[in-house]
Amino acid sequence: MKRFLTPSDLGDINKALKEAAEIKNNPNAFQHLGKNKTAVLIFFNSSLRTRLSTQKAALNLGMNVIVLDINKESWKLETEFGVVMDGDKPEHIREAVPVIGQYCDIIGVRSFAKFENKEDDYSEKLLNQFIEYSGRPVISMESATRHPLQAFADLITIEEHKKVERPKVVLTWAPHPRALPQAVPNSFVEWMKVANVELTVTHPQGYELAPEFMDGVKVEYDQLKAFEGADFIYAKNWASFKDYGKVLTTDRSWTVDERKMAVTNNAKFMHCLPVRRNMIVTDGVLDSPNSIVVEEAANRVVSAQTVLKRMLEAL
Ligand SMILES: CCC[C@H](NC(=O)CCC(=O)O)C(=O)O
Ligand SMILES: NC(=O)OP(=O)(O)O
Repeated sequence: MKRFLTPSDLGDINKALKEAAEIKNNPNAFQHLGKNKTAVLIFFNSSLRTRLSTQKAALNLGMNVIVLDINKESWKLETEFGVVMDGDKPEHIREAVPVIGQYCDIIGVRSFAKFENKEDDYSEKLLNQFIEYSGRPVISMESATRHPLQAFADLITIEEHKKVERPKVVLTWAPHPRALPQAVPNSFVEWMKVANVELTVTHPQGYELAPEFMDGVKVEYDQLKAFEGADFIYAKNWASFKDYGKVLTTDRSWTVDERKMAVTNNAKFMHCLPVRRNMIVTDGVLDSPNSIVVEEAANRVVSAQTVLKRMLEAL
């Protein structure tokens, strides 16, 4: 297992879910796999859950862990090739990445979409530089177009909480003051498509996600209609893909509130966190017994540990 970016990197999804459940039941049963092995976790962007849960997962597996916040604790990296490095970046990624690879057995990388160039973002340029030059297996800890550890944890959570065999799952856009990446919704859709769920995506016109993720997925532009009978409501903001990186609206009529949750089938509320209260979702919904955002965050240790275990077994 050379990389973790998409569900296909894990193979059969039901087998992966079964393995995740076994790991959750006995998290310290595989310490022998990680003994004398090191994970380096590289962050180009902020994090709470990913940083703590991935480190916890590695420690559960007996691994050593080194965490590096590149922008605060290291040299600013040049990622363009063929440039004259006479600016404010002392080091090229072409040297930094193979060197990082010398200090570890597995690498995790977080580097959000930059929204400067759609092609650079959607070709996963930076993540692929780690995959190509590090000589180590690489885990996306949210890259430009995907957040697979989150989506895998989301699916684990839905499997744990579903009341019917094939639940109705709704991904809803919600307003936010900033331009946020499409990585979380992209991966959510990608993982729901391989799961036993009925998926509906609802958002204002102009917020259609990239066609490569949305083929065959139902879009409902009427949010309340989309919520009808839902078993799970997954809220997230994202910037426009079509008008790349733009905030087209901050219309708070899209905020998830108690009135909308009332037309669902007593749905559970999910969000990857961090969440902007009373922008994305009201306090009332987030503080209700139907909110499972903390259980969802707890499963980030499980998703990371399942992936790290697979990579350790393949070393
Ligand atoms: C797991 C989510 C990470 C990130 N979220 C943010 O950047 C939120 C920042 C903010 O609310 O100002 C995102 O939307 O992709
Ligand atoms: N959900 C998630 O990845 O949270 P962080 O950005 O805090 O890691």
